Amino acid sequence: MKIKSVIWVVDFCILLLFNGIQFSHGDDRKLQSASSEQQPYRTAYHFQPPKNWMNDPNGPMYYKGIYHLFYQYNPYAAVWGNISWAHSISYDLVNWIHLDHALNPEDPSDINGCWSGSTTLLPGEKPVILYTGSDTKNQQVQNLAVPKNLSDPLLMEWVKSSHNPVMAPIDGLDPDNFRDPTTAWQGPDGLWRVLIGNQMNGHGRALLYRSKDFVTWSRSMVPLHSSNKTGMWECPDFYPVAIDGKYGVETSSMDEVTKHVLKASFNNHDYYILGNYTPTTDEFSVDTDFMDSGSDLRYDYGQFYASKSFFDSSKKRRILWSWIQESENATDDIKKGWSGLQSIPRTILLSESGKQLIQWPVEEIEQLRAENVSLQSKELKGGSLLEVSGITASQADIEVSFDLSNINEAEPELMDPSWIDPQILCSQKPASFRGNVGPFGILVLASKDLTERTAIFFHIFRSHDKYVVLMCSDKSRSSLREGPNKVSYGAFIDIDPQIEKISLRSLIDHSIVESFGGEGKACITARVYPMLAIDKQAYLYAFNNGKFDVTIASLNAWSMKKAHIASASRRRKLHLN
Ligand SMILES: OC[C@H]1O[C@@](CO)(OC[C@@]2(OC[C@@]3(O[C@H]4O[C@H](CO)[C@@H](O)[C@H](O)[C@H]4O)O[C@H](CO)[C@@H](O)[C@@H]3O)O[C@H](CO)[C@@H](O)[C@@H]2O)[C@@H](O)[C@@H]1O
Repeated sequence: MKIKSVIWVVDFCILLLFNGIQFSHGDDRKLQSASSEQQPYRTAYHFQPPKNWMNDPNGPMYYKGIYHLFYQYNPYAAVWGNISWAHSISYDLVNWIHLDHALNPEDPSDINGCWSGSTTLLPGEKPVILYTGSDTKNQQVQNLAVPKNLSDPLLMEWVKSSHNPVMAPIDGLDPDNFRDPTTAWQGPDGLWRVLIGNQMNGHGRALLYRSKDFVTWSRSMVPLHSSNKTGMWECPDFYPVAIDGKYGVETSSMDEVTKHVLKASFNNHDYYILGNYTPTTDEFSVDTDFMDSGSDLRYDYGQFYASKSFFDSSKKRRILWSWIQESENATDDIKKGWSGLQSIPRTILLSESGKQLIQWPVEEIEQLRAENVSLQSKELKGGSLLEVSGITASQADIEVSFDLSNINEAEPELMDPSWIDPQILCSQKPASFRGNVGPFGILVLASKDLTERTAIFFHIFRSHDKYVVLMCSDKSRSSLREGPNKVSYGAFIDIDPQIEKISLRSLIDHSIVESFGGEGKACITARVYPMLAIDKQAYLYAFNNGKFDVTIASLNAWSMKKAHIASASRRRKLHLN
């Protein structure tokens, strides 16, 4: 173990012992001793609980030197149900300790589930949770919980408010579509504001509530925003981003050099829009709206849902977490005993153009990088394949950039890129398609004979005097198994390949491939379930299936070490068992 990891473990042990908590190894040991043949899809450095169902990240925050992540969790099975708020803590967003649940469904206002919500840090560093409860009548209501002991940096115990529910679906609100409170922000009048996801007449809305004390909330007659082009908005998020693009911004910041992001989860994707928010009037004037033609801003064009961001005051950055669902069916989840991952936490900034967000894996993840392979200025002839050996290809971090000297040979395919769905284009022109400039990229989680491979690649098209860069994550050959979903994902990246290199970073972790194209301008996450390309039988290649040569300007690939993820429980509770 390296010195840093030893310090981390010792630090945590002292803190835990001090708080009367001890490690409980049962489920962790069982899963650690399970061979990779028994559990080939469990990850090494993506966050997941030891077993069972996990969905949305909830209330992430940084408190007294510790990162907290809560998440939707079923303690009894690998399918959705009995939803509780599980709770884990970390010093570095990489290594985690699972603690006892923060919230369990045991009160009238949440007896059918403690659903998604957020934390807010009130003045004096006092965290509070607002979450949706499914009550005795299966109605969605909003509840409040506060820490039992504010001097406990682990925030082990939470107390539900005797005033719950603090918001109810009255005055014509649909009780089935009233959920997922955002982190609150404070306006210039001192009142707290929070958004609740809602649907009215089939249209998505972000309801706006205001409160002086977090207990008594009144609904604004006008939602912050709504859309007649979408259904229900799950897990809304609303936060400022700096126009200079260097740092994250605290949720209540009134700084004028910001734009605001409104994110809503619907149609199985996390969509966002940008706009200007006026705190004195609570008006949000949007640059482009959800589902506007020609604009399709998504955090991720693959599997990525119900995300939540928070402001990390220690590094002045905004960090995004997201639920990455399985792409297998529930029977497979039950068989493997778990379902769901969290994405690698990503920093979010506004792009230089101000037209989109840029995401990048938090820098802390780089501490897991081990063996490295590096290539510079390597020509990839049209129709060629290059094995990249020397790292653990099933658990890797890969950065590659391409130079295109034959750009003017790009196919004059697209008349107007905004009319064409990139996902359809990726499935019509998969990695095996013989284009002009592209497809070129990498094959990950590939078997030696290439019968299994997941391709992440680019394909350049010409449209009038412009070039269009298509990024694809092609799962069509990802597994010889019949069951998993093998749909391909795609996105256009706003870069000019005449002057910029085309870059790709992919985080590979057994059954997940998180890819960042154009330095974080387009992200695509895929879940894959290879049968042959597991563990040491997984290989990595660079490829160019286009007719024209491309150059790998640089390639760096690292094996990734396993993150330390363990469980701890209150000694008191263990004695009772
Ligand atoms: O845990 C509740 C919180 O989760 C959210 C957002 O994820 O609501 C999820 C919701 O449904 C969960 C459920 O699946 C259905 O919704 C998924 C995501 O919205 C879809 O991907 C899936 O295809 C849907 O079937 O998950 C189970 C298996 O996938 C299924 O049994 C569930 O229905 O929870 C609500 C109650 O079911 C439902 O209204 C939501 O869509 C967030 O909004 C909640 O706070």
